[in-house]
Amino acid sequence: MSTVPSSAQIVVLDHPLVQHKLTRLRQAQTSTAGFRRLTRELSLLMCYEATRDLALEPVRIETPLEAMEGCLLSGKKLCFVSILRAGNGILDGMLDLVPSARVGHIGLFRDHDTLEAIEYYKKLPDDVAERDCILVDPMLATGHSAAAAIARVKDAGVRNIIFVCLIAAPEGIRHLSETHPDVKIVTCAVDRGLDDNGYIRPGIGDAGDRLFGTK
Ligand SMILES: O=P(O)(O)OC[C@H]1O[C@H](OP(=O)(O)OP(=O)(O)O)[C@H](O)[C@@H]1O
Ligand SMILES: O=c1cc[nH]c(=O)[nH]1
Ligand SMILES: [Mg+2]
Repeated sequence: MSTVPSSAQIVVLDHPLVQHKLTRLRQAQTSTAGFRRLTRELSLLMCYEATRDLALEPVRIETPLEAMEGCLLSGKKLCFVSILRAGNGILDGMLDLVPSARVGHIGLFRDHDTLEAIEYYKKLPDDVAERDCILVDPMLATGHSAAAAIARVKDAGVRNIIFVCLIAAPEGIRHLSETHPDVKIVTCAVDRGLDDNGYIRPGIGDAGDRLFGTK
């Protein structure tokens, strides 16, 4: 069984609400509508954690009663990058929390035989190099898709990257921490490992198919 390297930068959300919703999401009988709703809710909670270190700046404001020094997010804006297609299920909840974020898309699918990531689309904001990026995809399995998407974002000049997923396999965490040791992973669970077809066990099955009802 693959283990998680101790050097991996990983945050696992052990909050009871997260674990409850994740268990509902895993259940085979959860409907497409339920799966979407739970993914959106979990994404909001993951976004809360992934944005924990955003920079703040002091600002003088007036409450109805007196002046005070508050704090607002500093000018540097965020970019979310969705790894198509299942990443779009996560994107919705992230945008609920940070509606002003810019959005990039990278289209990747896994070759079913080799499990390598094949790119078919890429569109990032022109000024992405000036932004912090949060990459989103429900599943970190072999880690090939996440590593390829992160490489694309780094090619565009981005320095600060966080990867957010619902479920990570130890194999994927290992691959990401070897290829991109600077990237923090935020996830709701680290599962047992991959099966012979590269699916995460116990997992949630095929996230894209369950989100979009394609199987
Ligand atoms: O870590 P990996 O082994 O690369 O696997 C994870 C990838 O597999 C799934 O996408 P899939 O290729 O099924 O495409 P889809 O989102 O279009 O369903 C998932 O959404 C990840 O992108
Ligand atoms: O378990 C897995 C692995 C890759 N992609 C998925 O959607 N699910
Ligand atoms: Mg899929």
